[in-house]
Amino acid sequence: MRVGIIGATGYGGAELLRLLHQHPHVQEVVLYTSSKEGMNIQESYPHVSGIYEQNLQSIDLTSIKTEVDTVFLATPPGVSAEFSGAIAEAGPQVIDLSGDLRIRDPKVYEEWYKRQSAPASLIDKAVYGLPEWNREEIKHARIISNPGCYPTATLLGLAPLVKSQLIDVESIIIDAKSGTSGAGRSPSAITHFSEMNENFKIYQINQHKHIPEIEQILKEWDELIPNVTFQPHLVPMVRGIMATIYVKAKKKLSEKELRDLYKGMYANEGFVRIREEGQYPATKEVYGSNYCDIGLSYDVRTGRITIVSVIDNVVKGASGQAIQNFNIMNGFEENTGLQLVPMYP
Ligand SMILES: NC(=O)C1=CN([C@@H]2O[C@H](COP(=O)(O)OP(=O)(O)OC[C@H]3O[C@@H](n4cnc5c(N)ncnc54)[C@H](OP(=O)(O)O)[C@@H]3O)[C@@H](O)[C@H]2O)C=CC1
Ligand SMILES: CC(=O)N[C@@H](CCC(=O)OP(=O)(O)O)C(=O)O
Repeated sequence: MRVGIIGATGYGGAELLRLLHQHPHVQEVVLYTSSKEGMNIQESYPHVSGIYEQNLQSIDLTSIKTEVDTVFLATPPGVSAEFSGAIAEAGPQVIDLSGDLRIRDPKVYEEWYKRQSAPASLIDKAVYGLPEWNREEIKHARIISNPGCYPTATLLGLAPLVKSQLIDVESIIIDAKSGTSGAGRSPSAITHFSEMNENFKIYQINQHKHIPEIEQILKEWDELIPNVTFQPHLVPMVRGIMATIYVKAKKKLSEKELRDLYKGMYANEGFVRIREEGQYPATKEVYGSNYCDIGLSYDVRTGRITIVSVIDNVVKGASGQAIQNFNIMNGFEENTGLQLVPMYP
């Protein structure tokens, strides 16, 4: 297949380049830019020298529709709202890594993103691309809204307990930590080296744009779920997210019952790995891979369950999951091009 990337010079784009290079069904990758027309991709990313040789092209719908079968948008908010509908109408599939099409209610999007929403008619056409829980819809989608990085770790961690209604719905607290690549490639006063080295920060307290995304999906799974507490933190590392999630169990559970529930629900999911009793995942154990690793504990003293869910934010949290969706949409084996052993140490 021929695929296009809009936003190839960003971090999501760079990870798409890495993963698509070894995808057996991708013969051609076309790179589009909003600001660097004619520049060779190697000028932006010397690490792809000798692998990708091409120049960046301007974003032109007439050529996109004849040049590629699928377009990945690894672009900031607002771009997908502008282009996805027109691209999909012209023919190519669209996989949008941004948050533009994730929130169903335009008013909620506008409240949290502080910008105008995409039209409701476009949002209605987009399918939320969390394959483990939405595979059937993804198979028939023309436009995929790829989940946010924090929601991916959080939702995969919470799904078995929420879906089996084993927790006190009022009790959900999500404490999430991310490496700085989650903020993208553009320099920022919050994430540059001297701000983040030897530092650990909480940010956007009770205001993060992933809160409505997490709530929307949890409420689809169980309408009784109220609003949740979610706080993101920045950690001095490049890749990785750890979501540590605290919930109160409705009844006493043994460690074995808890683990069996997760192992049962994820039995056929190649990218979700459940740790054994007493083992908890670290971000390095999924580094560079499409895995989501989950550790669990039930505290008999408090009746609380702790769920530890880790992903690589640029792989399972963005470009890897986007390719997983691409595989499902096109009838390829879901792990095609994604059989990556985490890089360790
Ligand atoms: N980094 C991560 O871990 C994750 C990122 N995401 C989301 O994926 C998207 C991309 O993120 P990331 O790669 O980190 O971001 P970056 O800031 O690193 O890159 C974004 C790219 O978008 C392009 N761009 C900027 N403005 C426009 C425009 N007006 N029209 C078209 N293209 C534009 C730029 O390329 P050029 O100037 O060449 O056009 C730029 O390189 C974002 O929405 C982000 O929130 C989602 C999950 C995780
Ligand atoms: C560390 C960091 O800054 N992370 C980003 C999340 C990246 C992401 O998933 O953003 P989208 O929802 O736009 O896809 C943030 O907190 O905004």
